Amino acid sequence: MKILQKKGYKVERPLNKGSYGTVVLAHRLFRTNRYKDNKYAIKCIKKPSPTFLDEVNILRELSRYRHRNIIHFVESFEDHVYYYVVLEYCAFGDLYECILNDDFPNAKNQPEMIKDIFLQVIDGVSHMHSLGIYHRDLKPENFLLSLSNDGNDLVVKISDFGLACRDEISHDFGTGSDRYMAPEQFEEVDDMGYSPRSADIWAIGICLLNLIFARNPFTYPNERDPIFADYVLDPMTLFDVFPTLSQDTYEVLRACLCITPEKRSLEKAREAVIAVNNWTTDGEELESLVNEDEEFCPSNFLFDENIVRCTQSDREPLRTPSLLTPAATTQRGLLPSKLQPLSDLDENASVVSSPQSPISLNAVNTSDRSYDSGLGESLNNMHISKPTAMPVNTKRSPYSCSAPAIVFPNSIKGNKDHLKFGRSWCDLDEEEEDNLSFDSHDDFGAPNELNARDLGLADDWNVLSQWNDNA
Ligand SMILES: Nc1ncnc2c1ncn2[C@@H]1O[C@H](COP(=O)(O)OP(=O)(O)OP(=O)(O)O)[C@@H](O)[C@H]1O
Repeated sequence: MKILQKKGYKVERPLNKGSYGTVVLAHRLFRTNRYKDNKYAIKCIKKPSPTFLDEVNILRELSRYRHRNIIHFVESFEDHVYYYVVLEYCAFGDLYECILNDDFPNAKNQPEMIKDIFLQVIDGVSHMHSLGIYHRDLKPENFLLSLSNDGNDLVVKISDFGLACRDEISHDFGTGSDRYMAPEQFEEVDDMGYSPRSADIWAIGICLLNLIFARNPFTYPNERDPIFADYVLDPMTLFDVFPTLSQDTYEVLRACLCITPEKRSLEKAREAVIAVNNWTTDGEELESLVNEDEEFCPSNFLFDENIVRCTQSDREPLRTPSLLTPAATTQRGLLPSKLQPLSDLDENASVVSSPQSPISLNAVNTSDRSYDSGLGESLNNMHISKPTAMPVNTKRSPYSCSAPAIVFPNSIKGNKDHLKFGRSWCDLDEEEEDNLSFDSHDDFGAPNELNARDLGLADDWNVLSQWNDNA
């Protein structure tokens, strides 16, 4: 605990909590010129951690070939309880929170902003891939937001390399976050493994839909999710799920969300993004009304204090989850073993509706259904019986409207112990939240108004309070 002080850092406040650690904001007691405001984010990972060494090695390499869209690594050290990873601090939090807080002027009014953000995402991912590094857990929570040195631009930084790998082919099925996993990454369909490179491209396609619609298309990429099942049969069903999806956006998705992994392409995605005029169809009407003076300007967004909120930990799902159905608890072996690569988003592929999959046979007209991709309400709407094999936690998720949540495991037991799951939105269950108790400690810099439920950080924060005791 004294190690932070010894290394010259003073903790100011907790920033957020992920599956593997708590992240705190700290400043250096002796100033360096490295970062102008002398602030750092320190990720504190409780020991033992199977991913720490890999994460730090990958961060080191990425920092050697520094790229503006990848988080910069400063140093790492450890004591007997924690590993500490010191990173550049991103003052504008993560993309998840910005989407959730509606911090961005929405897609229809500000197409240039979405374009700018998504092109930065593509740049960061391309750079990482050019170094043979694959992230495997790309999601809005892992895109941090910062300011350019001149203070004029919003800069996206890819972070959290805890599940990253260098394998061209991976056999770590189920690694990542369900809603962002590519179908071939979600579960083993053959012994060929999957390409983490292609899986990353799938994930950013989902992130794009998050950015535009603040919703997830699929609960998980398996035909047990009826929306995904329909998508496999005919990708144009996305127009039913997102009725205002523009053709321009669909062109970008064609490059990212192909069922056949080899057909996904960052380059094609980039070209399609550059060509986008409108992300949604309702933007078309508004376009003529938008005054030229009101065109997208990052600094307008950045310095409006009413709009920008920094990192918070009271995460809620972008979509309204009806039933959380984690991959690890859906008895992978019972799931349909092979996805039929019926209708990739490929120019050559037929988009003519194919016969419906068994799971969607009883589905009502897709245009009538809820946009929620969860299996709760939407299943009720569709008269599809809920799978009984799934273990259900009858406690309500703090974020769910009506459906019970399922406890989400961080890893899979048995011979899949090595598999790692990043938790995504709304995966924190009520019990965990209730267990948090927290006292604010203004004697070491934490504002009084912080509380456990707001922060979701209690246990670690209580420990953190001791770290500065000797400061
Ligand atoms: N450098 C940083 N600057 C500002 N905030 C940060 C920084 N690094 C992390 N955070 C905040 O902490 C959160 C958790 O960090 P991170 O994703 O690295 O942890 P994790 O335990 O690996 O999480 P998970 O695997 O669940 O995504 C981020 O979503 C972000 O809100």
